[in-house]
Amino acid sequence: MTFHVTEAFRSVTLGMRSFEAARDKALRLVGPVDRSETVPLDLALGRVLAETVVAPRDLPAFDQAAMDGYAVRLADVATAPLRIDGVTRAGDAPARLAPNCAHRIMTGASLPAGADAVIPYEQATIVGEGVAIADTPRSGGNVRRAGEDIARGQTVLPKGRVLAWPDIAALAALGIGAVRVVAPVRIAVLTTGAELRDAGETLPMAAIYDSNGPMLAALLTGRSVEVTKATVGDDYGALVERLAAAGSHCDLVITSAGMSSGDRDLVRGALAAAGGAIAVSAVSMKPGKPLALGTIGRAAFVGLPGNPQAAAFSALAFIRPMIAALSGRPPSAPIMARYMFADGRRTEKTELIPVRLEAESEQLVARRVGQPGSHRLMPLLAANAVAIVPAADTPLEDGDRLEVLPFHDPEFQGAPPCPAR
Ligand SMILES: Nc1nc2c(c(=O)[nH]1)N[C@H]1C(S)=C(S)[C@@H](COP(=O)(O)OP(=O)(O)OC[C@H]3O[C@@H](n4cnc5c(N)ncnc54)[C@H](O)[C@@H]3O)O[C@H]1N2
Ligand code: MOO
Repeated sequence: MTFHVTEAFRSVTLGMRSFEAARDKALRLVGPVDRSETVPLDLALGRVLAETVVAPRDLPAFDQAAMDGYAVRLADVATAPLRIDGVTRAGDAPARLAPNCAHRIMTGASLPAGADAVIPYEQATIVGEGVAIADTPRSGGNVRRAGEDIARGQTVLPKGRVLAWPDIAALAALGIGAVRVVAPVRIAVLTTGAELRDAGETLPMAAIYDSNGPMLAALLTGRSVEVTKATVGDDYGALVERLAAAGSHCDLVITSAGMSSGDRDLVRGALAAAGGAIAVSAVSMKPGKPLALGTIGRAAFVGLPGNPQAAAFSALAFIRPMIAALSGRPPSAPIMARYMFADGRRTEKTELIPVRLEAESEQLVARRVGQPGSHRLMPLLAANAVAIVPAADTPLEDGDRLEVLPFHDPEFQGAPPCPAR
């Protein structure tokens, strides 16, 4: 029996793009999803705002005391001691300050009408039924004015903001109990390969446990992302069906393996049969050369090579930025680090290298970790980032700066908490 390098694979490598051109193209395949939903504040953390939030009221909502003490009228202070005409605690209805009086007041309580400063207890002395004040206060002293923090009508949070804990605090303070956020980006991960078994299944000789499926689901999931995953084996018909179905209801369809020139590398053909199209058929990078980008139905398509490092690094470099764009987030600025593993080699392709990123002398330093080989998982356990070493005619030197992609990204960590019961 004779085997041939197929014409199909020749065309794959002919359509190869540079790493940079492929990254640009990946972002041009996606746009913000046009679905949104309203969620209660306790489920809003990490979600992306679908509309700008404008303050519906002033914060503080009313003039109030900033200290426990006495509310006074400045003009009256010289006539001290002042009679105490009452008390207002936080939550009490606003009072009115009687002439030549002081009014006991607690922090956060409404300032009585007519008062223009608050004297802390420490600066006042009780004299009989009244209170004497040592120094003349300044107008507005120890008073929080209505709207001084946030004014009604002011833009508080812009559309596209990823809601963090301070945002939740501001929304809650403004009495906003629910927000409109971008609906989760829907992602399908289809792992292909006859050799794959799930953990818990018995493993026949030459079979392997699927690690790319669980890895990609963990690497790509986030509060604004819904990942569904399925293993398709090497059944061409099933793959065509799954691709078409995922393309009709997802925003992004990702396959793992089956991208190269092996006898059972079915993904490219199945994508075409399902009505999809390839826009980038290979990328000049290592690992991950057989990566493909395209479209299927209404979704963008990414075909990841099967080797675990090729799949992981391509997901970090291409898919996470695509998800950010799909969820309406502005692109994040590149993170640069000092390269500390120069080996004098010229890099013909962009190389993606597992590194340990550490802050040293106020700068980030990246050091290579682990043995070479894109099938290995141990280097990923030791690393916390991947370094992008660009193709270059002259080798990089230790201390040169290059882009790194940290593994940990707060936008990609787990599902939202369960709502309170
Ligand atoms: N003649 C050539 N052979 C290969 C080339 C090439 O250019 N010419 N490229 C190599 C590169 S680079 C890579 S990467 C792989 C990519 O191949 P595929 O995308 O077709 O993936 P497979 O061959 O199906 O699998 C590769 C490797 O990964 C393992 N794998 C697959 N799925 C999973 C999974 N879900 N979990 C864990 N491991 C998985 C699979 O068993 C293989 O060991 O091709 C090279 N060959
Ligand atoms: O992408 Mo492959 O992992 O270079 O072997």
